[in-house]
Amino acid sequence: MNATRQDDALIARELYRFFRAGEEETPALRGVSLRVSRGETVAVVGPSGAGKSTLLACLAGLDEPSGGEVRVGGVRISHRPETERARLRARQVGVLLQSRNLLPHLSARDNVRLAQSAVRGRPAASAGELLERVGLTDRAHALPRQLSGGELARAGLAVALANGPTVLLADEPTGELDGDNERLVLELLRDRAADGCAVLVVTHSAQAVRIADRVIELDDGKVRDAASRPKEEVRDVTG
Ligand SMILES: Nc1ncnc2c1ncn2[C@@H]1O[C@H](COP(=O)(O)OP(=O)(O)OP(=O)(O)O)[C@@H](O)[C@H]1O
Repeated sequence: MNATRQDDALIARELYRFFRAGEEETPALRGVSLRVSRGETVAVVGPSGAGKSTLLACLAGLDEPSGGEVRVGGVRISHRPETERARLRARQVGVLLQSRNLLPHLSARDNVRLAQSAVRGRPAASAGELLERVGLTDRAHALPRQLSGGELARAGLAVALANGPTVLLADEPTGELDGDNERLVLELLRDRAADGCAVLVVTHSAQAVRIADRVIELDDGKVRDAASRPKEEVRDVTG
C-alpha cells in the first residue's frame, strides 16, 4: 500500500477509530486500507456495526481517525484542523449522508447554491443544471420539508455534486427509496464515475452492489480477506 498510483483519487491507509465512553472503548475501525481510482465505483458492505458509517465519515474528513491517514487527490485530509478539512472537503469531496445534507430553511436550489459557494471560479454546472440532472427542475423552490423521500434523496445528491467533486462518498443513498428512485440515484452515481469521479457507496442494496465495479466487505472494523474482491465473488453480502 505504499506506492501512490496517479489515478488514485482516494486512499486510506491503516485507519483506526476508537470511541471511548468512560472505561469502555469501542474499536469501530481496526486497520482499514483502501484505494478508489478515478472513474471507479466501489460499494462498501457489511453487517450493522461493522464500521461502515465511521469509515465514510473518516474518508470525508467529517471525523478524525485515531490512527492512519486519508488522502484525497494526493492531499492528506486526516489529522488536520477542522477548518482545513472543511476547506478540502468543500473543494474536492461530495458527501451524501443518511441524515441528508440539506439545510431546512433553504430551498433545494439555494441548498445547491450554498454548496457551490466554496468552489473556486465558476462551478462546472449551474444549480439549475444540477437540479435538472436529478429530475427536480419543478421542485427547485421547494423547502426540504416539502419534498418527498425520493425527492429529498435526489436533492441531497444535487448538493453532493454541487462542487464538481473528484471523490463522491454516499452513505446508504438509496435506503428509503422505491425502485424507480433507486435506479435513478444509482444511474447518477454511475454517470459521475463515468465522468472521472471516484465513487464510494456504503450500502445494503443488492442493486447498488450490482452497479459497483468492486465490493469491499467490512466486518468488525476490518476489511474481510485483507483485499477487496470482484463483486462476482462476493456472496450474500447485502443482507
Ligand atoms: N459516536 C460514537 N460513539 C461510540 N460508539 C460509536 C459511535 N459511532 C459509532 N460507534 C460504534 O462503532 C461501531 C461501528 O459503528 P458504525 O455506525 O460505523 O457501523 P455501521 O457498519 O455503519 O452500522 P449500520 O449498518 O447499522 O449503520 C458500532 O459498534 C457503533 O456502536
